[in-house]
Amino acid sequence: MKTVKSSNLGYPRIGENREWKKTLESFWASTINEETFSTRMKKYRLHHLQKQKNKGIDYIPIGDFSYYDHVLDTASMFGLVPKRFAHTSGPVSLSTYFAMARGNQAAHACEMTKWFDTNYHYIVPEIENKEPELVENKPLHAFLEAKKELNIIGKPVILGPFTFLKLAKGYKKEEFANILNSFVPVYTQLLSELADAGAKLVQVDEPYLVMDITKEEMEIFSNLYREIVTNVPNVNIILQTYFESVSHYEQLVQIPVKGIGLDFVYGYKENIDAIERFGFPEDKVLGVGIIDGRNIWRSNLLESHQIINKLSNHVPFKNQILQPTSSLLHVPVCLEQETGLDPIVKDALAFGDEKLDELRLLRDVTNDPTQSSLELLNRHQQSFEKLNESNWRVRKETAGLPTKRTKEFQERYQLQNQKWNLPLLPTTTIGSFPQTKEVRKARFKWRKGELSNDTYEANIKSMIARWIRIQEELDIDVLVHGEFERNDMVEFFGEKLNGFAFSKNGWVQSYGSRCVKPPIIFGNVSLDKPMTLNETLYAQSLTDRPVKGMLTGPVTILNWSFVRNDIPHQEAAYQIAEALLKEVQSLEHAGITMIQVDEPALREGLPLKKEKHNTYLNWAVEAFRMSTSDVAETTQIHTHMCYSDFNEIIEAIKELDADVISIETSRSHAEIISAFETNIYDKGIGLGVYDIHSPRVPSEEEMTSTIERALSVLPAELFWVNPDCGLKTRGEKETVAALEVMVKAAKSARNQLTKQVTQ
Ligand SMILES: Nc1nc2c(c(=O)[nH]1)N[C@@H](CNc1ccc(C(=O)N[C@@H](CCC(=O)N[C@@H](CCC(=O)N[C@@H](CCC(=O)O)C(=O)O)C(=O)O)C(=O)O)cc1)CN2
Ligand code: MET
Ligand SMILES: [Zn+2]
Repeated sequence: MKTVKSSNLGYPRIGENREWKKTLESFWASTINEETFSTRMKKYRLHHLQKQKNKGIDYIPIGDFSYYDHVLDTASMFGLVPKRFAHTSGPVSLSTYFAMARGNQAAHACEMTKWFDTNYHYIVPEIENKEPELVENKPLHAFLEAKKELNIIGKPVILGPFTFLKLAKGYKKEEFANILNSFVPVYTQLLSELADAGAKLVQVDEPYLVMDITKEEMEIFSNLYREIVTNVPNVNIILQTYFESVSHYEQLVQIPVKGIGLDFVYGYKENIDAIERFGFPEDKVLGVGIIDGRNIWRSNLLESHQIINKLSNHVPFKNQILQPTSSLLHVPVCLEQETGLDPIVKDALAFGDEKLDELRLLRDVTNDPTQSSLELLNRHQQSFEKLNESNWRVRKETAGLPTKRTKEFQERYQLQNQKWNLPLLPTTTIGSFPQTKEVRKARFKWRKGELSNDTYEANIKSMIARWIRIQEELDIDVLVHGEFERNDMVEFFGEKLNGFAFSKNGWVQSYGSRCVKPPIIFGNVSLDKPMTLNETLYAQSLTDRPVKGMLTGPVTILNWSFVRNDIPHQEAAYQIAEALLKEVQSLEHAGITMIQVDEPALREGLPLKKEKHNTYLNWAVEAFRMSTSDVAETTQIHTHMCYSDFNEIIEAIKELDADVISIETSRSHAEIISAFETNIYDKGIGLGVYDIHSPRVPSEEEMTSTIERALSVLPAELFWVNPDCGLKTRGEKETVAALEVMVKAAKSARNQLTKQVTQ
């Protein structure tokens, strides 16, 4: 009798109707109090557990639910609150917790950055010489709650110390091993309290094991867990990895924990090779990550079944736990509400809940593989056959697009300067202005057919006009139309391109309460008519100052969409690039000759393993260049990036050959500038001078210091002044106030420079 079990690694927090998001935002807006907030959150938390129980999952994750982010939860559970938040001792209050995430008037927020290669952002822990201390055993509370309220013996999910510290900042690299050691006592306490409460299996996430870590680091890792396991021999730990294959399989499986979880989708080849080569210990369980946890396509369960069978040559079925490859945080909750999708596309999809159904089916068929049950695994093939009739055909024409501008940057930039004659340190913004409730409401009504096209367009136009006036009054040099017509920078373009489909409710958490609804690329991408011309031209008609055209780049559209697994991403990127080039040329033709092509997701798409970097960067850069090279030399191409550590890809950024890049800096407090110090960036560059993720209005001194720091390493002629990113998530009042300070800071820096020159 086979007895494979099923497990889940994490469930989406946001709820079927984004009720989690709405509750958070009501609490922040003080429309509900803390008690109502906690009551509602508990309701959602339990509902998610109950759903997983109903779906027959054997190991249900608990402790993965969060009020904001699981890395922030871990930091606050260990009392690792940066000094500026004035936390003294004991459990971290809700207001301090949210202040760390979002900043308050007294203290700037903690840095936020991408979670591995996903569009989820975590809050970066700051160590600051502080010893970790277990100030609150959060997973224990979750465990007891699930047991008491639902009679579920949950599987606590915790972030492991190695990954936690790797993702943290505020310590020197040489101190890593020492600091890591200081986590042994707190993890020991955390785990023993869980064991005492009756936890049978604990999932300790160590995704950092898939990164290129050294042998020495792996040694440190092994010793760390040996010590923890010695301290708490009565806990069954499953060390969980995801997103890629592990770097040191042989050492990993020797660690005396109960189980190891591996990804058999994204790291399939290397992980299975390792198992075949080195075997798998008989006394351990293998977490078989077999259902793609970060894409939305129906799984090929026949293929999954074959993989499980293949694995059973090395790992008996009784030691296999079937699971998604990663937490389901990265996919929408369920397909139920998707009534608007083309039935052929819908039939090929599986969101979070449907993935759990797939898992259950796979488990049951594996345990009882009769002819008729095996046939049930065939759905994928049927759906994709139908989808393929709508045809993905790899086209090669795009390879013929030019990828090089005819003049080098120096020469172009001079021509461009003559054309616009902008002041030194020109000021600009990144594209979007506040998406107020009114704009969103109007769009909502328009989509439902309650508002006519004319009324909706008039509404958008009046917002554009209002903000052109505001920008002129603020005396900003290069203006933008404000992106009011866009729901999201990727979804908007996807809706206008062929080859994309849209869900109604396929939301995924991006950071905090902010969600995105990634479009679905199911077929060939192409463009029929201009996408941004009307709004841009309207904005330009209202002012003599240049208005930047505003597009999302090919790599970002690709990385922030759900793309079919069976089409080469590179080809899809080229197809998008070709469509975007058409748009760039329409703008240029109509007289919009400063055009920004945003690539905030360029860094995020970077493979986790170094050996795969070049292949990706080569086609990513090529796609960007395809969309931006075939323009006049006097047309100024801007690009923009945010939320990342750019050090690693600085050469590729240069290769984009954009005339001006605006880059986020302020949450990382100008650390980014060091990348530009060592790698002299020789094209136009705007380093963000204030954080746009916080409602806080920074002082002129703060902005001035960022500008001065930048000017100490960058030639003034190349430097632009702008916020970190678009302002769509901000309120109007704080936006105007912050921009006012920004323009002031730029002007005084400009005066300083002119004085220096004339002295
Ligand atoms: N795709 C993507 N990824 C990104 C970014 C980005 O901009 N896009 N930026 C970075 C940071 N991430 C971000 C992600 C989301 C948002 C954001 O503002 N999200 C909005 C939703 C934006 C949106 O699509 N809005 C739609 C739908 C809005 C909506 O909820 N409508 C209501 C009804 C409207 C009402 O009555 O108020 C409803 O459907 O219930 C629209 O404007 O049309 C949110 O969560 O609130 C911001 C930054 C990195 N990754
Ligand atoms: N142009 C976009 C905006 O201003 C760029 C955002 S990057 C996440 O919103
Ligand atoms: Zn940005």
